Amino acid sequence: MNAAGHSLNMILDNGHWASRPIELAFGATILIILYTLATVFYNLFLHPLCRIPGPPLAKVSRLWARVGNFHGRKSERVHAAHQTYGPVVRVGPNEISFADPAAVREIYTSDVFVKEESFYRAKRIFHENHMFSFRDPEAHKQRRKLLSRGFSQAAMLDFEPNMSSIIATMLDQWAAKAVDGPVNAYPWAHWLGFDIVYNLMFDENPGSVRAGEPHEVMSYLRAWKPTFIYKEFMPSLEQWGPYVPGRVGDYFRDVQVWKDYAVKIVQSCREKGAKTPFLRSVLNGDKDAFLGRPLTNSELAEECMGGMFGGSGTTANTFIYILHACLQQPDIVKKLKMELNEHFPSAKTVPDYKTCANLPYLQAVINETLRLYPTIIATLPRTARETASVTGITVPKGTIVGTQNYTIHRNPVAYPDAEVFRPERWLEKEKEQARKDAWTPFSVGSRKCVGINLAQMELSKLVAAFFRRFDGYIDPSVTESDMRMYDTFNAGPAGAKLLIHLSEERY
Ligand code: HEM
Repeated sequence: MNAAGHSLNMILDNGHWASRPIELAFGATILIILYTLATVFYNLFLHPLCRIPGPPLAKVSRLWARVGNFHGRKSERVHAAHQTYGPVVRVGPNEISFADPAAVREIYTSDVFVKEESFYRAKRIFHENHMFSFRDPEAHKQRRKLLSRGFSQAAMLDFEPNMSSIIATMLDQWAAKAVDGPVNAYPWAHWLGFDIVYNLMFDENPGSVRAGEPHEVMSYLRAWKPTFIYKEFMPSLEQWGPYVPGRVGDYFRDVQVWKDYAVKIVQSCREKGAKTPFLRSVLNGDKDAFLGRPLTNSELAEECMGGMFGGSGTTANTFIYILHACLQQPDIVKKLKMELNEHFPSAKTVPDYKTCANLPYLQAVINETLRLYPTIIATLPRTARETASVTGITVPKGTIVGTQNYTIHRNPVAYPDAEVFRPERWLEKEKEQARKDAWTPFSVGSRKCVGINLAQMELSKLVAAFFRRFDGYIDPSVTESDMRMYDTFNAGPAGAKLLIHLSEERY
């Protein structure tokens, strides 16, 4: 008998194994090796996706994508794989990425595909689902129905004066600080995004921009990102995370503090009768039709936390990329300023949204930034509930599928010279439909961004207010690697800084 057979015999033998730890370890190792080899063989040659091209490591292990995640480069990896292997690529043993814009609608507007479990379960914040993390379509539909009026266009127009006031405060601060040297726009943009979404939810300005420093909740909010990356690897950390010693546990403990804070503030809004549409209806007893009852403070707190995260970093990072892209191209700034000067006589008044929404060049700049620097950059994974077809490719039941904005937004048919930041392309008639199909920064279908009205209003007013008031240039110390989109689902500049020198317009 060979060594492996001997060891296996030992394992199955009648109890002698307990006194033979070396043989036991050897036998277990052999079993693991055999299992791994069998899995690799199956994934490469027998799996239903075995004919779909892709990097060999991706075909046999999810590690290929997850290592990319750890380095903030998953979307770059997937994009490179598309360039090598074509429009349909196997990016995990059971996962396909599509590069064709037609796949976006086929996947994200179909009832056949639901949010993928391990990815979205990890996005629960603290022990509850929220609008973003729900997988059950009916539970999600009813939650979204309950909350979406808080993000409607009418609600946003009601909220606009508060938004203008926060924007004006930030730009006043920048004007004052600019005399001492460059302003680091990055943290300010994040404070502003946070203050706006917090104000919208809780009817109270948390004052980060006024104080020129982050509100305490922002540090808890930052802690959530590492927790969801860890939870994707090890889902049980959702329960055990807060008890883990050291830095990893600190992240989970911070999220717990954040949840306690959010529950308290929801309770206090309930007591004082918050006026904003986001909380008013839910606190007045409107029911979640799926649950058949109003939301508890804990459920509502989780929704607010999801909104704080989804609504602050996204707009902030987009604004940073707008500044970075435009301030390097004086021609773009010149055209933008011409349009703004024509419509807004005062340099210091924050422009109104209705006018901004109809300014073609301003909107072209924003669209082009969301295209080339999509803050939700990576695959939004979905699982097929039954066997289906995407762009003519058969997708067996249980397969994970997705598209990523990084690739869709670089589609060579819709966007010739896709790597070039060129707002003018949005003003051209040629390829209009192709551009429309290949521009999905907010996703599409029933799970598309619920905060789109807020995001568009915030970006329009902020960009208009900034360029109407300031001239500027980027400090030479800011490098391309500082600005690399570091992709951990919500992508932002790797260097977390953007130093700009500012001078004010007189009128
Ligand atoms: C530039 C800004 C923004 C971009 C590019 C963006 C993008 C997206 C995308 C692509 C999704 C779909 C994610 C998925 O399917 O996994 C999404 C969902 C969502 N976004 Fe945004 N977002 C932005 C701003 C906001 C704002 C301001 C809020 C407001 C609080 C917000 C709240 C949400 C929520 C709650 C969802 C989940 C919707 C659902 O599943 O029904 N987002 N967003």
